[in-house]
Order: sequence, then C-alpha cells, then structure tokens
Amino acid sequence: MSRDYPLGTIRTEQVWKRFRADQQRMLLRDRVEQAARRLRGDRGEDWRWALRDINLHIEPGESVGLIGSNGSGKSTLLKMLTRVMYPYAGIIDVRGRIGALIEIRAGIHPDLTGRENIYLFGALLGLKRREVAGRFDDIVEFARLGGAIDRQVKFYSSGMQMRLGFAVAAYLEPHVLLVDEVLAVGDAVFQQRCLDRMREVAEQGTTIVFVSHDLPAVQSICRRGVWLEQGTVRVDAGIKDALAGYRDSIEAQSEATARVGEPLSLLTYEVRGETGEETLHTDEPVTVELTLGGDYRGDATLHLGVSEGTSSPIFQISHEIRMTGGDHRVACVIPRLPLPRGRYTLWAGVYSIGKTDGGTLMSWHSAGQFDVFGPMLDTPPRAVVLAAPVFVPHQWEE
Ligand SMILES: Nc1ncnc2c1ncn2[C@@H]1O[C@H](COP(=O)(O)OP(=O)(O)OP(=O)(O)O)[C@@H](O)[C@H]1O
Repeated sequence: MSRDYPLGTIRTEQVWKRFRADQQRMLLRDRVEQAARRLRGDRGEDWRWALRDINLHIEPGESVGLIGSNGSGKSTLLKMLTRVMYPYAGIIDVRGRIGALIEIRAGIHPDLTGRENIYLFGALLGLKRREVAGRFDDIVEFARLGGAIDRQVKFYSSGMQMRLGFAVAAYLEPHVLLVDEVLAVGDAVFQQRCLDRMREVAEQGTTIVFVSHDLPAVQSICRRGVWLEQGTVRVDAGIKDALAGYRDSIEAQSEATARVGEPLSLLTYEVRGETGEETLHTDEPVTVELTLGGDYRGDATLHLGVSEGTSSPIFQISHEIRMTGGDHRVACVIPRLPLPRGRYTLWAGVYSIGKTDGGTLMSWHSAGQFDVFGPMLDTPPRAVVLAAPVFVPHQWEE
C-alpha cells in the first residue's frame, strides 16, 4: 500500500474478520447444528465470518454512515478502524489522529479525574499539553461537568462519562472521528448537541464514520452511506440511496413475516386521492380503505400509521370498529394529506378492547407503500433530527 495518503484517509483492503461461533450469542438452531456436527464426529472448529472482503476508500473530510441490521458487522468494522481489534486478513489504514467513541467508557480511566483524563487522552493523541489546554474549557463546557472535573471519573454517572468521552473525542481535533451507537444512551438534548458538534467537525474537514440505527440522525450528518448485510457491503452510495435501499429491505422483511394464526387479517387495502384517482397529492384529500377478514366478533381498535421508511414514523391514528365475524370494510378520509413528495409506508394493526384489553387481533405490520406527488420538503439550514409528530385532521366512515 502506498504511503502517501493524506491525513484523514481511511482504507480497508480485502478485510476479513471471524469469531469463534461458540463465543458469541448463538441461536438455538446454530447450537443444534453444532451438536449434530459433533455427533457426526466433525470436530472442526466452528468459525463465523463477521466481515467478508471489505474494501472501502474514504477520503479526508468525507462523512460516512454505517448502517445495517443487528449483527451485520458495523461495530466490528469500527473497532478495527480504532485498532482495538485486528482483522483476520486484509489491510486497514487510518491516517492521522483518531477520536473514537465506541463504548461509553472507552479510553476513560476510572481512577483519574476528568481533568487528568483529558490530558492523558490528548497525550495519547500526540497533542502537546499547551494544545490540550487550549481546548480544555470547550471540553468541560460541552460535557457540562462543571465542578466534577476534578473528581475521579469512577464517581461520575454513566451520562457524565459519556459526555466526557464524546467531548474528548470531538474536541481534541482528530483527523478521523469514529462514533458508534453510544449516543443513544444520552438524553435527547445531549444527542442533539452531539449531532450538532459532529456536523461542525465535519464542516472543519474531519473524516467521520458514524454507526447508528437512528436513520434520520445518520442522514443529517453523513453524505455517504455504507450498508452492511451479513458482513459484506451491500450498498456503498450517496446517503439517500443507501438509506432508501436499507429501508426498503426492512419493509420487505416485515411484510414477509407471516402473521399466521391471528384472528384477523388484512384482505385488501387501497390508498386513493381525490375522486378516486390513484395518484396522491400533498395537501389534497386522501382515502384509505381497508377490508379486514376473520371470525372474530366484538369491539376492537384499528390503528393506522404512516412512516417514511420503517424507522421514521410520521403519524398514527385509530378508530373503534365492531367485528361481526365476517369481512369488514372501513375507510378513513384525510381531508388534507400533510405529507411532502416522497414514498411512504402504510401500517395497520387491530387490538381487542374491553375485558381482554390489549389482545392482538392483527399485529402491527406494514401493508404496503404509496407515493405522494407535490412539493419537496425544504431542508432547514441545520437539519432537525428529532422526528416531529404531525396531527392529521380526519373523519371516519364505514
Ligand atoms: N467479541 C466477539 N466474539 C464473538 N463474536 C462476536 C464478537 N463481536 C461480535 N461478534 C459477532 O460478529 C457479528 C457482527 O457483530 P457486530 O457487533 O459487529 O454487529 P453490528 O452490526 O454492530 O450489530 P448491532 O447493530 O447489534 O450493534 C455478530 O454475529 C456478532 O455476534
């Protein structure tokens, strides 16, 4: 590998990583398979590939979101970039100082005070004492530690430790900032401040790799998205395309999950615009019509929801229905559709009311997608990440 990549470059070449299968969370079926192999006399060691042939080239200043379902290998890749883990094969090259927040207490020494930790971390990053001192106040201010800065970190709450960890990683001017899911433990206000800080750091030219299941947060920070699936790169593209592909795949999986044996099922659904036309327009009337089928007799609550992808719910509405043991048609009219142009998913679920309160008659699932035509939503100068619930005026008819 050539030696002259600029600071902030990240390269992985044909990176493979495996773990002993018996050292990880195993599914019952894996254990059965393992036992069966032993019975057959196959004593070969059991390995499972966590990452297979990962080739990434990230330029200085790029902001990359690593997305994918649980166990797809995101954290393993991030840990290898921070060098707390080594690949089985392949080359990993990260140029420059690395600021990383991959676990709440990563890099924070419990017996030292907050102040000592900041200087120690700075020294590990190769910064001079004077350079750390110049950023010290910003770190303490961001972490909101105040007087606690001279207390040993073992007496900090987990929230304080995380704030210190993030502030140190994000203020000691790393060339590369690596952040894993950990932000999820902070409160909403702190999460927002971390995201703001990450955006600032990105604007200053720091390379960022961000792992999160909070897809709107990833979208607001990253321009490029790498979607990992079962240890391989499924998509490496602009963030919008990567997220759209990932969301579609989650939806397809949830639709494929059969809801067998439930008392009710969704026989048909239709989302139509004004005067029955198929195209839907922002701020115009929309009718959602469903037919439920099943033997169940009694009162129930029907819930309908709309999301952008699966992880960004937009609104949810509900209505009491009386099921009489046969097919039941119900329609909901939304006089003015409050959705900008885009592709959305319709969700539905039915739950019993009365004595058996909360019983599931038809579990919450995505019924399908629909497109809305109309104006694009303006992007605010600084994307607001928290999803805002929308109230939708509506009437029901049946
Ligand atoms: N220390 C370990 N020992 C054994 N197996 C491991 C270890 N760390 C991770 N694995 C396995 O490697 C695979 C990838 O895990 P990893 O934590 O990287 O996934 P992830 O995409 O970060 O998932 P999540 O979204 O749940 O955090 C999983 O099958 C996991 O069980």
